Amino acid sequence: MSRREERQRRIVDSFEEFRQAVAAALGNAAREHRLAAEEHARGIFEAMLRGQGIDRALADPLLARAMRDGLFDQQVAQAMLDRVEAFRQWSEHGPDQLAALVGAVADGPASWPHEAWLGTPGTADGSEGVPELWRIGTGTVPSAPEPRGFPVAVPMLDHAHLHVASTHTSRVAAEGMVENLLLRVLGHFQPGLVHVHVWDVGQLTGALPGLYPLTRAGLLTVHDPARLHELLDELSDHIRRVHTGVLVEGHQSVGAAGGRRTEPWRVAVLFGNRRPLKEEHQQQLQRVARNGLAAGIQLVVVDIPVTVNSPIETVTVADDLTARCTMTGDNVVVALDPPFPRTLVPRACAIIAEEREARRTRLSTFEDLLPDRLWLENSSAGVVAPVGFREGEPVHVALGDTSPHALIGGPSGSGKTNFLYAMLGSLAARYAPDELELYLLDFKEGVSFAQFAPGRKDPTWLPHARLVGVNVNTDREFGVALLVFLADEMRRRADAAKQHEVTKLEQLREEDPRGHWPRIVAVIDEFQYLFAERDQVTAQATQLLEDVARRGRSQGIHLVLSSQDVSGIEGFWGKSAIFEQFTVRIALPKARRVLAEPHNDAAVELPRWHAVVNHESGVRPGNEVARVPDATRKGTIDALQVELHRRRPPELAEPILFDGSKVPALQSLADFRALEPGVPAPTVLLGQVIDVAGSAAKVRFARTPGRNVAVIGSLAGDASAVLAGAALSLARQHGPTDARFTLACLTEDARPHADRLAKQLRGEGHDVTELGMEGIRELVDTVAGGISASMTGEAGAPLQPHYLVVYAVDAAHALLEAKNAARVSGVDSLRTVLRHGPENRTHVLGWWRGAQRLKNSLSPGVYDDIGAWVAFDVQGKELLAFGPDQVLSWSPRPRRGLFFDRFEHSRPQVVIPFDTGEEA
Ligand SMILES: Nc1ncnc2c1ncn2[C@@H]1O[C@H](COP(=O)(O)OP(=O)(O)OP(=O)(O)O)[C@@H](O)[C@H]1O
Repeated sequence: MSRREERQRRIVDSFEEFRQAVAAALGNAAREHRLAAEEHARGIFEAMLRGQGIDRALADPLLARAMRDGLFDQQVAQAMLDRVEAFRQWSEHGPDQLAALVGAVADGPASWPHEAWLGTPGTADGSEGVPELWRIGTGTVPSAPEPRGFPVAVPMLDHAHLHVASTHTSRVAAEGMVENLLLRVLGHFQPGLVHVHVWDVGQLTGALPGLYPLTRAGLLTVHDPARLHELLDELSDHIRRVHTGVLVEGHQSVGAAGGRRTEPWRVAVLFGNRRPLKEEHQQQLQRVARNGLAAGIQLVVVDIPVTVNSPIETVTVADDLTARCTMTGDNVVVALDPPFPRTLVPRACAIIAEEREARRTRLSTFEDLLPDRLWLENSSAGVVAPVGFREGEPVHVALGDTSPHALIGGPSGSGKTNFLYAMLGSLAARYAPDELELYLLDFKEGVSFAQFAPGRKDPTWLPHARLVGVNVNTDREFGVALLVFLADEMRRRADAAKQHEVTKLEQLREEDPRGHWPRIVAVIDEFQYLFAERDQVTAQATQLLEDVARRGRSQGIHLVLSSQDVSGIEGFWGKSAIFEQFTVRIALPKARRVLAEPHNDAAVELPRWHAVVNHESGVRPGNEVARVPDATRKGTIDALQVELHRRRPPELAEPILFDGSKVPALQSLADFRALEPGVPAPTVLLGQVIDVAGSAAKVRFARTPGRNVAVIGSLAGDASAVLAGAALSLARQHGPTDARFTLACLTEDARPHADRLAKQLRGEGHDVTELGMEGIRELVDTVAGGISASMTGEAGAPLQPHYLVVYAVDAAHALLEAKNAARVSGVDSLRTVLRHGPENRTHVLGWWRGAQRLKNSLSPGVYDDIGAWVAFDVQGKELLAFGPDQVLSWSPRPRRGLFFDRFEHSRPQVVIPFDTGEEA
């Protein structure tokens, strides 16, 4: 081999070596690269797998092919394991839990298959709550390892509006779903509680044809495509009316008002074409959406782009007819229930319509006003109760912070009393006595409220009644007494509220849950009597009424005033501050001025036994016409009272009864029973004052000047009743023989009264001396002598209490004028007794038959030895010498006296003399 060849071979070898070395290096790099690429691919694959979810990845053809070559087996296996683990909890319990949940909150037609209910009218009235969800189909979670179906239901009615979005292809399915939902709602509730409105931008008829039979019962209204604004206006009006009427303050929604649904739901279904509404409609729709749910208005908006500021559930129906909804989120696919069978739907709607018609035309009775279960309502925010029916639907009266007081008007015989019975019965059945108290006053002659107090024939009484005043007639002071009581209670409540740093009754009840803070409803029938005269009583009544009307609202004190003719009540209308507070107006047929005339003359045309109920101060849009059931007939309110009486808490006291036609019995009076011996200054009871507690007119016989009592007037019966009441009450405070009673009867017509009193006193064991005209001079001289002796210290022991009861003192005047040997007249002696007796425990209880005659017995111009008096048939001006200016307005009336005690009173009081009973 030549050297050249040798060199060449070495070069070749070297190159070969080099090539091999390069090849080896390259091969290594390629392998490394391949391995890195594979690793990278697995990473990416896993990211895709986890990102998309294994279920989708498995369905993805590209990824499926990649998986086939085994490169990613490990990742697939791990993802599968992870998925099983992640879904284990859900797979084991999820679908069952969801099914149970839907079953619990969507009972009955809200979720059951149609076979179970479609074609049977609903029975729910809302009092047991409202289903929270309504079924639309079956959901699955496709990403679950073994997808299992579960019911999918959406919120409706009070909870959320519904927005449905569909495509051209899926619109029919969406309509089917809406129809199913409406049928579920209609089928759940009593016919009449759900009204459906349909508006379709594209067509006058067509949408929801299966529901058309509802139209004839007024339960379905199909609106003109060109008149969306009318529908929206109607809904807005309705919201406003509900807010002023049914929703008393504090109730956030008709639903929260409790009990049977007071207002039907209105479901408005709007079908669009995926184009936005006109701006003005859009805004109006938003307003309805915002305020509608609380007023029972539900929007179902199909294929209209909306943005609303209120709870709304969205269901999107895709081209493949599957749906997704807000409730379940993106991961749940809903297979919508098929539409209910075409043949059954119209029939079911016809049945609902017939049932509704039957309810509407049925004459509602008093029993229909009553709830299924008594005493379940809470009065914190107000009281609401149906008083009648409009086309089978109840019409309510609400008293609360926003509608504090009611004014009822209707001529005689128009049914006011009946209306009051219906209202009181309806309220009393709903609210327990610790939620609602009633103060009932009837100025009319007759007995309209008497039945609520225990009576001789019927011992039951209405447990809510705390005070019943009947036959009040001319005792207008009793009306004032009630208003004074309410004003005091109002202040007591305001003070308690202040202490708890709140302003309203509702808040006070929250802060002081153990306190007794019922709402008070005070009813005054024929209240115009309160303002019957231009006098002190009217002035006081006006001022008190204004106070209670203005400030009672926040303290839960509500007035219900009724009258035959409110138009003539000057004191009422003259004071706008009063009647403005009476926002609830109830007009019976032909009532004048109760509603805001002349624009609201609804009462003129009102048929018999109907009433206009208006919560908007009587303006026309607030009118609701109701037929009022007969609540006066036997077996109505009386039967309810028996039942309520049976349920009353055992500790509840009977109502106080004030019966203007009755004479109060001394012996049964609490103030009389409370008297007992041993008190230093005994109390004299002169009669019953006209107040809420039924208390006695009292004078205390302290040992101070002026503590004598005069009765002024010509009638022996009235005067004797006062003297007897006084003497018997004194007798009760002395042990036998501790006090002396001298009865001097100076006129024959008082004799039987005096004799009877003497017997009664003796029956109690007292020392009684009786005398007539023949003994009077000696009596006054002796008593005066004894008093003088005691005062000058001539007599030893202090004098024993001595009561001189003198009938017709003035009859002895001529006789007493004669002077004796010491040139002292009997009149002088009498004056000594009157002047100095009381300090020495000698008190005169005398009857004078006229004011001037009384003056004759006293020192001229000095009348204060008579510190207390009761006057009967004496004009006010004659009494001016003995009392304040207010006596001027006194006009005498039968069996009523005017009482004044200059020690105790700034103004006189009216008293009713006692029935002091038979002799013992
Ligand atoms: N809704 C009604 N259904 C049937 N009867 C009724 C109804 N309302 C009232 N009545 C009857 O009409 C009569 C008069 O009714 P009510 O006493 O309530 O009238 P009023 O306006 O209070 O009259 P007054 O002021 O003269 O007492 C009563 O016999 C009553 O039974």
